Amino acid sequence: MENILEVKHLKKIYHNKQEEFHALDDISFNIKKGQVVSLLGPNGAGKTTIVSIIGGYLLPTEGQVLLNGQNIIGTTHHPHIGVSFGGELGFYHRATAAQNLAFFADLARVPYRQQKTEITRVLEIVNLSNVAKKKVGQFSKGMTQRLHIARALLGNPQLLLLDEPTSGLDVEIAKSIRDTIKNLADLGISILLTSHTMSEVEALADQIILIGAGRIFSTGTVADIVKESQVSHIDRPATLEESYLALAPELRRK
Ligand SMILES: Nc1ncnc2c1ncn2[C@@H]1O[C@H](COP(=O)(O)OP(=O)(O)OP(=O)(O)O)[C@@H](O)[C@H]1O
Repeated sequence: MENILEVKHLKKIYHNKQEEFHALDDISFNIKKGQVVSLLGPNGAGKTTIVSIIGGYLLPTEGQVLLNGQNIIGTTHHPHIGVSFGGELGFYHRATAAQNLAFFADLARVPYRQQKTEITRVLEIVNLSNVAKKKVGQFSKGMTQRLHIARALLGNPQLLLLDEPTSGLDVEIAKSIRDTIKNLADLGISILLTSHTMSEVEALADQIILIGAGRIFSTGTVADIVKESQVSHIDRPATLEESYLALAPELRRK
């Protein structure tokens, strides 16, 4: 299967006043069509920095990001990538969900004549059709999170970047968002996901990229990571959480 995304030798140094901070060093990985790849690592490992570079919000110090074989670093708009950082911010609270999406459809360069159909399509995918005319200020956290995903889907991108999509949500709503993500992958959309919820990564990820201190520690399926951790039980395989906890000390910045 062909790679939708190729990330090659990314390096990021943040400069603050006189100080340099090496946030990423030699990060390389690929994502294929319909694949869910999860970036997993402790706070400060560099996950959001990677997502921000791929999404075009941040320039790397070195390295390339290829989308369908074309380098997209330095280009201002990537119509084939949808990004959701989630959270409470990012929408006009006094406008309705549909009005908000109309604004973002313009930014995603959805032609004006197709916007109504496109907004209906994305609201349907995330199960918000019935609240299209409700003001976003009245949305619950779960609804707002769904709207973030709807926004990222405008323009039918091939790749979605989802930064902690279920953070702060109750288990039931988190599960429904996970189901939505699974459905999107089944539709052939590739997904790069960051999450601190091990059960979520376990349920969704085809590939896990374990990151520590700005470097890739290992890449593989859940089973590969479990094997690498060498955690073993007599009666059952180790969970991803148990394996991650065993590997975590090695992932921290020294
Ligand atoms: N603008 C900046 N200037 C300096 N350092 C930064 C800047 N942004 C991020 N960093 C540092 O880069 C490192 C990686 O940050 P990043 O947000 O990518 O980590 P993360 O893996 O997403 O963490 P978390 O799980 O907490 O979201 C951190 O040590 C962070 O403090």
